[in-house]
Amino acid sequence: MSKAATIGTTKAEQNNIRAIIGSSYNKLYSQFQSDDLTEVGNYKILDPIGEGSFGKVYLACHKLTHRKVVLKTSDKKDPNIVREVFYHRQFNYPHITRLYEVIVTENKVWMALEYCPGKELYDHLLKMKRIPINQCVELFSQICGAVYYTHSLNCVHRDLKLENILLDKNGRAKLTDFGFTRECMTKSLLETVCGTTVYMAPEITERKVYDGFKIDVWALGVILYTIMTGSMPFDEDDQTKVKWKIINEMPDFSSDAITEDARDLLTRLLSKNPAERPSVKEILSHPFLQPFGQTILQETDSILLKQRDGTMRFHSKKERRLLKMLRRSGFDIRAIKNSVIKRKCDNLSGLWFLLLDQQGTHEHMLKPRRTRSILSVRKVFDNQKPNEENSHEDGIIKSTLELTKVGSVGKLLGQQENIPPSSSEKKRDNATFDDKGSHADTMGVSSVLLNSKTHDQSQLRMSSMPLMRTESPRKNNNIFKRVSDFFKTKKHINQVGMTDEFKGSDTYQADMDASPNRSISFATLKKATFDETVSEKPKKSSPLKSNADVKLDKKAADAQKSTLVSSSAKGTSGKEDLAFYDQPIVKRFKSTTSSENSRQVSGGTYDVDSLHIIRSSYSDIKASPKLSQSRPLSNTSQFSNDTNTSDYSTDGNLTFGNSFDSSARPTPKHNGSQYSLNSNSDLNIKPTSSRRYLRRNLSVQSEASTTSERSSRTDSFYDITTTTNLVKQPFRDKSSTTNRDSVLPHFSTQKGVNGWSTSPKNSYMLPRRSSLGRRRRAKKPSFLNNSQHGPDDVIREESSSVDEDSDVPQQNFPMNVAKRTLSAGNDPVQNATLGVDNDVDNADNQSPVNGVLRHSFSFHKSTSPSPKLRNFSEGSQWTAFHNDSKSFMTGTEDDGSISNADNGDNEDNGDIDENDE
Ligand SMILES: Nc1ncnc2c1ncn2[C@@H]1O[C@H](COP(=O)(O)OP(=O)(O)OP(=O)(O)O)[C@@H](O)[C@H]1O
Repeated sequence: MSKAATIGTTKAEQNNIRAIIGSSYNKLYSQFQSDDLTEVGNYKILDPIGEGSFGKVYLACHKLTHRKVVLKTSDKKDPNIVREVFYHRQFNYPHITRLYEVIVTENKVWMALEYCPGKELYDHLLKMKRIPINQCVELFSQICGAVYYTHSLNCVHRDLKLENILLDKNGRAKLTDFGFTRECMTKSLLETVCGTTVYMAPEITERKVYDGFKIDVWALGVILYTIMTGSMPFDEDDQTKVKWKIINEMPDFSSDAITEDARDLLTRLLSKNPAERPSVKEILSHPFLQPFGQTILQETDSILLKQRDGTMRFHSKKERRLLKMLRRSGFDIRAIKNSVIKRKCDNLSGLWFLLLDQQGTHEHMLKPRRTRSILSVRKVFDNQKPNEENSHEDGIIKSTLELTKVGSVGKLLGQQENIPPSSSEKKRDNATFDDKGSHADTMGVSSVLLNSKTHDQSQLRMSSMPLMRTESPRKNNNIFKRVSDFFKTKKHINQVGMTDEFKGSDTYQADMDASPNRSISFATLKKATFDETVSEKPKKSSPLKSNADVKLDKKAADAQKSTLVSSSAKGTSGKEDLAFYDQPIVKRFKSTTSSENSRQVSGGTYDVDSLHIIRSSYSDIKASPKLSQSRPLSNTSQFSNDTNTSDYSTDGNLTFGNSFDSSARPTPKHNGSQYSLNSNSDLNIKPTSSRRYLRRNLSVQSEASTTSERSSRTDSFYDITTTTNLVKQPFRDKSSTTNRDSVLPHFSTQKGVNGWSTSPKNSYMLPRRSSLGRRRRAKKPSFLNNSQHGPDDVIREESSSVDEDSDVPQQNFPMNVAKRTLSAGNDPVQNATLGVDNDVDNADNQSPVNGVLRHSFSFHKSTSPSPKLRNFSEGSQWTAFHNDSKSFMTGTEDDGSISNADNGDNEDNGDIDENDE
């Protein structure tokens, strides 16, 4: 018997099988070869939605929960990614995008972030031209809440701008992009120049040491001004002029949009003297932000309290229920808890938070919604005296209305799934709309909820719209027909007395109750004013619609009114006012970080150029009497005389010792600068331009550049960077470590392997933001591409007890000594005491890195084979202890503390540590 016969196939069948196997094989092979990624970890990549400086941003789906997330990729070589992850994972706040998971692959770091479909506040502003005052107040309070939260944890963001504020599906603000964040506990005055020019405080622009909190407050002022007026407070085409304005000019407060209270707040926020700027707490208490400010403040305080004591973890009903479910399903609860508590951002904590989110959504979906329209209808009926005409319907209507009290509208109308009403549902149906806030997030999270009271109401109302607008979903549904008939007979209600009717209705009252100080809720504004769905939709569907339309038209009118309130006050028509903003010119800049290292070690051209030009411009400004009057030079506007001499030095240190009082108006020494030659002609600073533009601003960490590069760049801070060898960075001069505001947690590269340093201090820093469409993509320096950064480099936390502020320079401190000193990771007893997580990269760790007091991220050449994905080490929970400086300084990993050396902005970062093998 032939072989073919033994397996029962003919030759043709055999060929067929062979072809199938071949094609499957090829398919698998091509999958392996393909550059297109379809999946990363538990996430299925759906669509690219953006692009950052170091990688793309994708919309993705978590395969286990089907939750949409954003996957932000970053090149491992981007030093800011470490900083971003390091800080972002510490934050757990409703107005900060949630970082679910971090996946580290061979060359990339993938961050799974909360998806914010509302895009950036920048885009929102562009679309709207100008944001109505109520919405401004609400959004700004939320932004301030996020900043208040980070400041309370002793962290400063340093790149606050419209582009870094996203809007979630409910239009709530979410702060994101923590690439420039650092803690300010160990160093109150910072030196690193970073941010985005148009958002930069005068003290940074002048390259003075600065209080990180105060520069965030300044940026908040710029944000508030921009969203209120639709233009930026300090904006010019020329970056130098921008800087000049920031230092010398007050913004134009003549816009109609700026109310008295707003002006008062803005004046404080944009005070040239940082000491005069309020704290974020004070901002939230300002009358202009009420009632949102106080609400957010209280909620944030409550969140902070809960997070600090840590006792509330896994205690909420939702969390306990989820734990129970997971336990029943056979999950290792302890591992999940451990992962969440230690903020490991691994797949377990990712799953946990996504499930929590999912639960929230499901709860929301399962709970039947009582639509506002029905309430209004009921009100109409309630007010209706029974009469002959509809008495025959009364029975039905009555029973229907009774049903609404105990059952869901969905059930009543047969619209939704047949969900039996639960007891809680019944309760809820009996409750007023004010009870919506009770579906609190687990973390006590809801400052949102307090605000979202009105959101929910509006959403509920909106959610009812399709129902009301379209033809009866069930055409043969008696209720609709009868209700429709009823309204037909009662046309006068709609035509004549609807306004009064509406005013007397539950809907209106509930709205007013919920937002006593606002004429209109955010969601309504959003829907009615911006989407223009209400007024533009043809009124032709069910007669019931007329009710809703009247209500929404009223809302839309209110919204319109509030948008244009100031213009009418000034006697200009709203149309004109909006037309003024109709053609925003969108430009983007990059934000910058320029390390102090550059100032000390090489160059100094940064300051010199900018300040020199600013000074150069002074003669022009002086020539303009109008300007010289309108530009009071603040006390803080002091420039170094010495900078003149270092202007053209390629290696000259920039000294800030001697500053001159700008009021003395010295004549700058030009010394033949290529910049000074142009500066006079360039700087035709005009008086406050009648029209300013909204610009797209790009974050740049500008560290060093050659003159040629500098001249080729157009962005704000490229003109002010220093000269540094781009190709091979020397080890950092050990003597130059003190008095510097570092940029990263310790970020070292193994000597001799890569031949270049990732140090922001020593290396060429790439722009943080690049273009997509309107953005310019940062060109990658070739040395990065040629880097031999090995596939088996691993990121890990490393022990060190070196205090940044101690006399011993960090990089001189032998790492092996540090490791010996902190060898808790090897000691099981101590590990238990310290709550050390021994899971972290054990396979890769050649040194006892667990139980560390200080987190230092380093690239290490691992001796073990490199896995594709690696565990991501847990986040220190220092946030819980930031108030307790004693425990913070001496605490352990488990008690949430880190050493004061762990500032995430360490000078040493990126340096090649010779002792670090
Ligand atoms: N959580 C998110 N939800 C929705 N869209 C997002 C989210 N995060 C980022 N995006 C989008 O992706 C784009 C790029 O993201 P992002 O600006 O954060 O990248 P980046 O690497 O930080 O850029 P850069 O460093 O240059 O600022 C943005 O335009 C933003 O709209």
